[in-house]
Amino acid sequence: MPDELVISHLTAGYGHQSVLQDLSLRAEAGRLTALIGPNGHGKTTLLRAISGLIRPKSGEIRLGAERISGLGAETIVARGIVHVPQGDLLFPDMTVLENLRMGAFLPAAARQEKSVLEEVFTLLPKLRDRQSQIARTLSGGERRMVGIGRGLMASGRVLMLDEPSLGLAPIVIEQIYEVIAGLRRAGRSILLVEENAMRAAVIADQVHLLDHGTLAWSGTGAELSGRSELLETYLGV
Ligand SMILES: Nc1ncnc2c1ncn2[C@@H]1O[C@H](COP(=O)(O)OP(=O)(O)OP(=O)(O)O)[C@@H](O)[C@H]1O
Repeated sequence: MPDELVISHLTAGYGHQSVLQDLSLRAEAGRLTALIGPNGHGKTTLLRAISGLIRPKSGEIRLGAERISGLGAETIVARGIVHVPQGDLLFPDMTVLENLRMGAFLPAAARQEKSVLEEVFTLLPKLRDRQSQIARTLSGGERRMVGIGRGLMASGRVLMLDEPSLGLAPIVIEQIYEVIAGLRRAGRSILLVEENAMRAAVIADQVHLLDHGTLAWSGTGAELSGRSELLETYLGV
């Protein structure tokens, strides 16, 4: 599959500390794959390793036929891996529209900026209404929507979302998850870090549970719902 992400025997971390240990997993093309696990056990680190922000110590990461581990972050984003990090990280003094346009910085994305912007506005209609508003005046949920919209503007092959619901009110989380469900229905390849296992179970095609930087369990979202002992052991749910 051209857009499948395959992680093989990956060891990665910071300085001498290895956070991920011999980790192997896949995120299939056209599917929503969720990473769950206790706080601090390596989910964000995995996204950083995939997007080239940290260099793996060993193992490899492939996108389709190409090995991307070892490439620089700019090259990896040009290959189509889009990383929407935790938090907002918008340009606070720019408008919504300017922030969205910043997502289309690669030449291939810039060429189709108009049509992709229309798609983003269809998916996130609130952003169309607020396109002239300065980012710092948006609500937390609206800012998160702009972050996702900006990621979509890159016209990537794989969209990685790191805890898109973090710190938001329940009703806003529902709105964000409706957007993610829409992306899933549209057949996008998505790798989602979600701290709430039950939310992941409902939305994901495939779920990987990370514990101490290793793979503790993999299965479908439906399978996870029936495995209460996993949730108790690893997540204290
Ligand atoms: N820049 C960094 N330098 C050194 N250690 C780091 C750095 N970033 C993260 N770590 C450490 O790596 C480990 C894994 O962190 P990571 O952010 O990947 O966890 P996580 O599973 O995404 O958790 P959370 O849901 O809390 O974000 C933690 O022990 C963390 O303290």
